[in-house]
Amino acid sequence: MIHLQNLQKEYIVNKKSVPALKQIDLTIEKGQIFGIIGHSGAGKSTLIRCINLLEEPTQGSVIVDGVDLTRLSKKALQEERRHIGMIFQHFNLLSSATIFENIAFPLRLAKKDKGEIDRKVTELLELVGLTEHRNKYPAQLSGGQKQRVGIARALANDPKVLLCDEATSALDPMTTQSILKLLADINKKLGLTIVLITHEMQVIRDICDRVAVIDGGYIVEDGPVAEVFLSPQQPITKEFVAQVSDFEIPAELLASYGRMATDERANHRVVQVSFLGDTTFQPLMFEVLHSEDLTFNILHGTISRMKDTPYGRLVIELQGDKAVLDRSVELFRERGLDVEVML
Ligand SMILES: Nc1ncnc2c1ncn2[C@@H]1O[C@H](COP(=O)(O)OP(=O)(O)OP(=O)(O)O)[C@@H](O)[C@H]1O
Repeated sequence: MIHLQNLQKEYIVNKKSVPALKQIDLTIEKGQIFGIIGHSGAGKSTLIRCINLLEEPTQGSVIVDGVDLTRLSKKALQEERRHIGMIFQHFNLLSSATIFENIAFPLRLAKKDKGEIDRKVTELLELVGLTEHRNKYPAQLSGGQKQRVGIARALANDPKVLLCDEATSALDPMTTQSILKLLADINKKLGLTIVLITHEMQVIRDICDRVAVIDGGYIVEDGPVAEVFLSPQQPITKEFVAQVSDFEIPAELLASYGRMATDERANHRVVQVSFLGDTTFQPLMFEVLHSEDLTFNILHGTISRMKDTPYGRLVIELQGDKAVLDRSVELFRERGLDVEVML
């Protein structure tokens, strides 16, 4: 659905070049919820704004549904943009217009007739759960409700793609959840492709199918959320994943490992074992622990969900003969578990 090819963007500030995006190659499939995560200044906003050419790339192509937007005339680009909706962190609503009029705005621009506007806005108000608020003004709504108006307005022209620019960053955790749920429902119901940028791994975990990590204008890692989440490769990705993991090796344990003599240390290990999908509910680990001559101590455990995929994570301390420890780790891996030796 979306192909970004060798995309580059540099801003010129005081006649000096400020590179913001470097050699971006990304493919986003139709119907996916695709997340882009990065720290402040990494290039997220620039990247998402290049997808509808609100920001013009310095080099490269932006192909949306088979059309290279960088090659279109101004008029043709305007037409193509109708198929790409966008929502913003601060909602960008017209404060002097009612909720109805805010949602009707893009339909009026597209010169739809009154009957059609009325029908469409009524349908959208129902979709986002704001039917009874149609005659209110934005100032009379909560942040979450304002974002619902933003979503309805973005969907008015039946777009193929919805771009979400930090759409939940100004909202509290509960409201964030309700907006993410609405986006996931819309994605399912309408088969809409959604691209979102965020600095919160929780948002990625809760609704995205795939994720790309952006750092210093480069995409440094990308893949299915479950894979990136359970087995992050780059230090920055590990940092983001740590945002949603509440485990740190206890200081006392670290200190006691530090005090151990080398041969005693060889008989101790702390491992983090991750389960994904159906394996989450199978006793794979305990089969190994039961059959090998070792003792174990559970330090931390979690079972949760990434969108529709269950996953589990267990941190255990193992004690036993070094050869038995090595073999047990191998046996975990043979059973398809992802194992990281932490200590
Ligand atoms: N209009 C602009 N003019 C000049 N430089 C810009 C402009 N917009 C962004 N930049 C620079 O481009 C780089 C990427 O900025 P961008 O806003 O895309 O990052 P971001 O990841 O979205 O950050 P944030 O989360 O803080 O919004 C930064 O170095 C920024 O200073």
